[in-house]
Amino acid sequence: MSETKLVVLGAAGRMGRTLVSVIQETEGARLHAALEHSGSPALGDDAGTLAGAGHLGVTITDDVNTALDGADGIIDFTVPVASTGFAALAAKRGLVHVIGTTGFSAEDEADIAAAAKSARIVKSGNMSLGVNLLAGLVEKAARALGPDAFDIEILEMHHRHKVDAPSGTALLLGEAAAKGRNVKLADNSVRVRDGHTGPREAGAIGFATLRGGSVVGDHSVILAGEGERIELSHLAADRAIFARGAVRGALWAKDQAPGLYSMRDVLGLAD
Ligand SMILES: NC(=O)C1=CN([C@@H]2O[C@H](COP(=O)(O)OP(=O)(O)OC[C@H]3O[C@@H](n4cnc5c(N)ncnc54)[C@H](OP(=O)(O)O)[C@@H]3O)[C@@H](O)[C@H]2O)C=CC1
Ligand SMILES: O=C(O)C1=N[C@H](C(=O)O)C[C@H](O)C1
Repeated sequence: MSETKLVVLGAAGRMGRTLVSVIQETEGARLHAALEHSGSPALGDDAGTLAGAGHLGVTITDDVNTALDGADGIIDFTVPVASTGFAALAAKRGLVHVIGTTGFSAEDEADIAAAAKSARIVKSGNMSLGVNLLAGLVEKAARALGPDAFDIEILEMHHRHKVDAPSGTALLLGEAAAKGRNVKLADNSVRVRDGHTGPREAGAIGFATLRGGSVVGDHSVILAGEGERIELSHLAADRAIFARGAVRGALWAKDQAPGLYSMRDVLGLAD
């Protein structure tokens, strides 16, 4: 079987460097190219050396066309403006595009859905097996408990460098809770509380965000009733869990028809 040739976008970032290492360790996958934006101080560096994976002979470049020539897929943990642009490029070239980036606007989401008519896109706010399993448990719990007796609050903590809030994972878990309750998250979420807020709105799905230190990613879904509370949590200790999921997604998507897929599709956890 031929190897799947993958391009890492944002190769000098926290996730980009982890991906370079994980691709190196994954049978059936090969690092084809490593991209960064023009002006990145990492241009010209060896992607493997930067990642601590040893010299790989793959130089970090901003030459997009050369990088994508001959590639099977792009793995992208960057920023929304880069991911929407690369989704359009993946569509043009019929490539797999794995999107781990978070913090998209509704317009960005629409652009990605449009690109998925021609590209095979796997997109998830969290690529780990644990969080995707947790989402199924949250959906079940929300369905079983209903909106009246139990309130749902989602608490997340990440490292001090994270730029978007709530996290993509918190929103993914909120969507799962809303699905369990058969409501739309957008109509029921409370993303910020400050000052004299009044009592909690019935049926709300609340979000709380903590930032600090080097925390990789902690999430808890709290179902709070009268006199009892259930907490469903996931704690990420190593970014490799996200990178392994993303590479698995890329290998899986290679054999799929164009479309927009989630990690729950990749892992066979979708209903
Ligand atoms: N879905 C999931 O499982 C996970 C998602 N994430 C998400 O992934 C994203 C990246 O996270 P993280 O690695 O921590 O962030 P980093 O800031 O460490 O990495 C992002 C990298 O992308 C680079 N970049 C910025 N713009 C472009 C561009 N136009 N083209 C190519 N590269 C570009 C940045 O360069 P520079 O620094 O020079 O600007 C940086 O090297 C975030 O949205 C985060 O929430 C993170 C972990 C797991
Ligand atoms: O920025 C991060 O680091 C992470 N981002 C993702 C998110 O927004 O949920 C996934 C993970 O929690 C780490």
